[in-house]
Amino acid sequence: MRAQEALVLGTRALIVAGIEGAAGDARRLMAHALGVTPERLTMALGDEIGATQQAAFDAALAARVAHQPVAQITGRRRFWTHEFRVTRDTLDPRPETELLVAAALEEPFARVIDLGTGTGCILLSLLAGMPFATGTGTDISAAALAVAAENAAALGLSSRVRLIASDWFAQVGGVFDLIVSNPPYIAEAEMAGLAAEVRDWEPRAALTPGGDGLDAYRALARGAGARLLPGGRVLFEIGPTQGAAVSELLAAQGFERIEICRDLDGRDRVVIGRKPAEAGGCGCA
Ligand SMILES: C[S@@+](CC[C@H](N)C(=O)[O-])C[C@H]1O[C@@H](n2cnc3c(N)ncnc32)[C@H](O)[C@@H]1O
Repeated sequence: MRAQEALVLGTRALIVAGIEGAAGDARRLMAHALGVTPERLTMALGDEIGATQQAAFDAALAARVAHQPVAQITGRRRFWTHEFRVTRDTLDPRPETELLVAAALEEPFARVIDLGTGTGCILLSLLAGMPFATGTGTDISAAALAVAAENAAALGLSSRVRLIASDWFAQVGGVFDLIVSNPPYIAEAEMAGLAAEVRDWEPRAALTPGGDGLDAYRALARGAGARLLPGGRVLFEIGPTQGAAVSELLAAQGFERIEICRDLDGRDRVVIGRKPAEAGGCGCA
């Protein structure tokens, strides 16, 4: 059978299973099974599909029918300017998180910390864009940190990266001029309503801190001032309804010039705050 025919059958199987975006997913899974990039797939579709490739495609389809996210099946996700390894131990990097990267790169920085780094997609994208900066990534998940280390090595960034297992700032030393985080922010009550791809396959610790969804911001806002140089910035990704609450948490800790950036859908997505440049002006330091 030609790969093209196998792709048609695979697409149909995903449609029947009710998978949204079946055609695009089937193409990505076929490219993965054939060992080609999605960009080169069209050229490969005219060839006969080998038994091993068909078995790989069938296994990938079965995983997708069970609602496993494509990035977990292929183990790869493109984010900002690079490809990142993704596993069941990491959040699949989301396109909206690129807004945080873009906003952070608007000003130079020398030392950045990314709390809850997961795959390292934010931290490594920032370091790739700021050649003389160094960075620290923390996570409570040792398995996620191992993936971040792999990604750092693959991007040739290991010498500029330090990875630490830590509950937010607990094990963190030193000071930074940029603090970033995309923490878990889904309220406990909203978990049941999530898509199966997220709820059943992504790490719970990456999705929710429990309760009202704001506990991670509370810990981060409390700890950020002491680890930030005067004039330094903090950027947090937020859920679309959390802008006011997270802004208040930062204001209560003495941060100033607080602003909220919207994503391409017009939804609040990133909160930015600054530690006052004058020593003693920030209640948190
Ligand atoms: C929403 S994911 C973000 C991952 C990655 N930064 C991204 O944007 O794709 C949140 C991350 O925070 C980590 N995390 C959860 N609780 C934590 C804690 N108490 N201390 C440090 N990291 C934590 C999770 O393991 C997960 O990797």
